[in-house]
Amino acid sequence: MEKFIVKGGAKLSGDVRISGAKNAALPILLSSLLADEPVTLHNVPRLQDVKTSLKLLAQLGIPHSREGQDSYKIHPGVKHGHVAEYELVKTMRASVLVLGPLLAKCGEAEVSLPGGCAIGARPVNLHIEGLRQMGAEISVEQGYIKAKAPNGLQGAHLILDLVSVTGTENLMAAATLAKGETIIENAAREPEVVDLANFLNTLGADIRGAGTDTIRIQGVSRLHGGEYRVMPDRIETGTFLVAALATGGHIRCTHTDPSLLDAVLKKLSDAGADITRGETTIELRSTGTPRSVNIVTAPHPAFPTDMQAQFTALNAIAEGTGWVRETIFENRFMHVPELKRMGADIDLDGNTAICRGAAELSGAQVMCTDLRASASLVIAGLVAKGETEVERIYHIDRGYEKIEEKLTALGANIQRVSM
Ligand SMILES: CC(=O)N[C@H]1[C@@H](OP(=O)(O)OP(=O)(O)OC[C@H]2O[C@@H](n3ccc(=O)[nH]c3=O)[C@H](O)[C@@H]2O)O[C@H](CO)[C@@H](O)[C@@H]1O
Ligand SMILES: C=C(OP(=O)(O)O)C(=O)O
Repeated sequence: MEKFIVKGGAKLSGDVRISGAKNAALPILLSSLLADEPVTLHNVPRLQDVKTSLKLLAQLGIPHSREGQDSYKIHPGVKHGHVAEYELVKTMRASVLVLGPLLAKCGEAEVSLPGGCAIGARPVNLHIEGLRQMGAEISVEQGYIKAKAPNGLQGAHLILDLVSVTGTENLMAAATLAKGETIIENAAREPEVVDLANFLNTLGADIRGAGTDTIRIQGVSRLHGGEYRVMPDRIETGTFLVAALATGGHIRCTHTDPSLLDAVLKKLSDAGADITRGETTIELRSTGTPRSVNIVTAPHPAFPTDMQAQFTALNAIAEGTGWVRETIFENRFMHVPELKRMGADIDLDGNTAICRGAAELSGAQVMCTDLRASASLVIAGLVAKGETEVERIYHIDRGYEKIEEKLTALGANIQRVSM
């Protein structure tokens, strides 16, 4: 087990290179099994979840080779296995994204139900219902989704009850090899959905409308190989920007895309940051003590749930009272009791955290409960007086590439130590 020791007080300053997006890389890696020929992916972040995805592909009989620092070649071939086992799936919810591709390509799939996690129940009923409408026979037995479509999937008109990012991705990927046209209405508009669509189109898929709430997919008979560069991580970008503002710093995120972060940049400006957008850079300069902001999480293009915890930490030290309302997940406030241990003044009222700011945080032993909660504790540690020990950092390693090295290069005092 490892932990971070963070000594607060340093103002972040300098350039930080943003990695490829976890939430785009995982669906892209898992959908690459749809191709009959090798697929080369660039800008793949070096994360625990990427390792898990590669392991899952290997279990299906799909090997990969490393092609340099952040590139991988996946070799799916025409035939491979169709079972995704619990032991891997339980460690990464995104594993369920093999369901649609496997069913479309192999005519059958057995994928362990991912189950809930610290932030909520995270059901997959919309994925299952959509695939049924496309002609699949699906049952849930002994914790596995067992799906069959011996004669292939059929195009269908799908209207999703809720905006679901992984649901849209699973169904869109499955539809690439279905017979005829599939229309997905009330589709998620997240940039990662667009990245997956662009990737699949590179392999010969025919997907239009990704990024809007109606996606049309004309099925094709096969997908060929290809090469693709994963989009930058908008949540990693936002996390570094919040850390910079919280510490009163001045940083520039490079290799990113400001157009992916409109809602987040707006809130950072409201909080008092001076933001300069370049083509692939975002510069943030603090202009004094940050001001509290009110936030409601909602599907893209509204404020992302994956940035909620980081802004809760920012509100804890900002001037004034701000509230944070979480509308996507039923239990995404596990960071609040930990922040309170550091002196934050936050009350929870249902799905809303009311943060009375200007807290003088002090270092404490705190525990990560999920990925973005972990990021909020690191941010709090960077600001707190004294030393913060952040435990269970395997959560943070799922989704942030070398976060302590990137923070250290910006002047932070953070160390990874074995317990
Ligand atoms: C809309 C949204 O912001 N989705 C976030 C969600 O994606 P993720 O794909 O994990 O979650 P979904 O978008 O599928 O879920 C959105 C909502 O729909 C519900 N639901 C989903 C699928 C289903 O079959 N049945 C069902 O009821 C969920 O419980 C949730 O309340 O978590 C990711 C990781 O934190 C974020 O990057 C995504 O931005
Ligand atoms: C919760 C997250 O990811 P996952 O859906 O993989 O758990 C996240 O990216 O914030």
